[in-house]
Amino acid sequence: MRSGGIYEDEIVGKAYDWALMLRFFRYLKPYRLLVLLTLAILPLTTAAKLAQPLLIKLAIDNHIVTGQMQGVPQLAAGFLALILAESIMSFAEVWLLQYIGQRVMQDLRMELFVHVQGLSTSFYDRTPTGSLVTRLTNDVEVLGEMFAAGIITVVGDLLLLTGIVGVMLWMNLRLSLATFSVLPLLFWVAFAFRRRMRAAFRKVRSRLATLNSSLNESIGGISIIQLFNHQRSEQAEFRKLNASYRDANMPVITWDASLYAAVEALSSVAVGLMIWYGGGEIIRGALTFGALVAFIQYIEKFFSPIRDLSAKYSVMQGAMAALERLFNLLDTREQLPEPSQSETVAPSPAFSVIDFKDVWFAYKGEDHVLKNFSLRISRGEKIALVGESGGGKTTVTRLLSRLYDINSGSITIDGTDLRLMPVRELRQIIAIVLQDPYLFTGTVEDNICLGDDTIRPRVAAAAAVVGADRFIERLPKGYQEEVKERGNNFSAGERQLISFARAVAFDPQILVLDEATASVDTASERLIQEGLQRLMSSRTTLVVAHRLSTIRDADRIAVIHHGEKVEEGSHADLMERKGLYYRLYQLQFKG
Ligand SMILES: Nc1ncnc2c1ncn2[C@@H]1O[C@H](COP(=O)(O)OP(=O)(O)OP(=O)(O)O)[C@@H](O)[C@H]1O
Repeated sequence: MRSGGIYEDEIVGKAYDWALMLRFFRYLKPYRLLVLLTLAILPLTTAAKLAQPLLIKLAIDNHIVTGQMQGVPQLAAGFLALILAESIMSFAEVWLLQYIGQRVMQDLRMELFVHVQGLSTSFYDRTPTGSLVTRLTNDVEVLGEMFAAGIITVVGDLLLLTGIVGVMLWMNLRLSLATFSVLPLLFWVAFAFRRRMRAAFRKVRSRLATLNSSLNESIGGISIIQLFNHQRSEQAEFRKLNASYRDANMPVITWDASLYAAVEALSSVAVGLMIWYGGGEIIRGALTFGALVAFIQYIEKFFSPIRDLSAKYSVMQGAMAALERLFNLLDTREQLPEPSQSETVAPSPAFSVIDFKDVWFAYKGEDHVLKNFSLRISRGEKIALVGESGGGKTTVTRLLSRLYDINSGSITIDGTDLRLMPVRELRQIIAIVLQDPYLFTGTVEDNICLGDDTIRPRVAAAAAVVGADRFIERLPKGYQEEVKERGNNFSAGERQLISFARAVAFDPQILVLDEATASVDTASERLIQEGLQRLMSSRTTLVVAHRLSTIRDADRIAVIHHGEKVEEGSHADLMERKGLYYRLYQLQFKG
């Protein structure tokens, strides 16, 4: 989809949003000991960093300036020990953070996966698959970056900055104040930058989202694009979006470079001020040479996290946007309502009648696709739905398996409303064979039993019932033959037969068939017809028929026109009536 919608990658501008962060912290709860450990290491690392210039000061003031070399090796050893301690602690910090990050990401992905699996079909009608995939992969990954470069490092940076200010003030109040005279300017630069960066990043992310969704569509529809020689216009569109994404990045680069240059210049000014003022202090005997060197080192350490600010800002802003989208998805409550415990009625496999009564249904708003639709199906009957394309036949089958809930009227099994039956149990007694059967990657066997080991032993028998065994056994690896993505390495007819076998293996009481409209060759067609007949025998069947030849022996045929049932009866009755069915039949057979 190239248009908007709540699941489009909309953008939040903030780099820090407390509500989102507080909610996110809940995911850290299972790892709180590790988080505490990481937080405990932070002051130690900071202390190791802060102590190093002090040792240098001691080495210069007490030894180098005085020529007193005794004790220098001890200082050098101490210095080395500090460096070693700093690197070990930094390693532990980074490792722990990333470890926690990976665990949190894993938990979040699982929660999202379970959540989206429970969402209703109408949610999927509105939501582009690509955007859901992005949620579960990229967005979660962005949170990982936040662990690597964001939250806790910022805490560490703040600790270090405060520590440096503290130590400098303690060492020499006046020199510190002179040096810090550049700070207001630095804060002003950082603030001005933050405001402009926010707007620039927002643009980058929204353009990237557009680029992604366009890419998603182009790749998803690649065969159509190639078949209709539409590559050029797709390329033109992509060129436009690609360029606009690049353009959006340019201000970010400019701001980033400016910030870097400004911070660099201010840090040089600070060092200059320090040498100028500090030099005077040394001459007046108010400052030692070692202290000045230590000051210079502190200033370098002070400015370096500020220089990385833009990178961190970008990561944090990305993470906030990702969190907002992830929580939005998790807050989507679009599951089909399940009955409360007290009113639940399990559907009986030994039911005797399914009743659609005055059913009205619209996918959207008041745009009714079924109007006042009624149909009674007795156990063991074979009912066919026929009619022009778009009339609402498939919709009837979707309502029976409760992919959607009706607007008014009722659908009952032995008098019990479908809405009072747990969806899971209802779907256990119904199997649907879709027009365009979906095959998953895996083996043919996996596709028939859908990975259910209790059904696996019945796979070959089920394939034999519908006559799929003949072609499967001819495959080099038989039932273990690999199915490529979406079953592209099988013909349309073979895919149909596999999906029939799937339906038989699950042995449903009610079978819903959406007959394939895709034409297959005559041999496959015959195979499919035979398969179908065997699949339907001794089951209650609702079949959406496109080829009227296949349903001549149906117990009853319901003709649907613009969402209304206009005729109902056996083939012979309807032919005699010379109504819509008769005309459709004439059209198909007399050309
Ligand atoms: N998921 C959906 N969201 C919105 N409208 C839909 C959806 N599915 C179908 N429709 C609309 O509902 C109407 C009936 O569609 P349905 O698929 O039930 O027709 P059909 O009789 O089975 O058609 P066909 O013979 O072409 O399969 C159509 O106008 C269609 O555009």
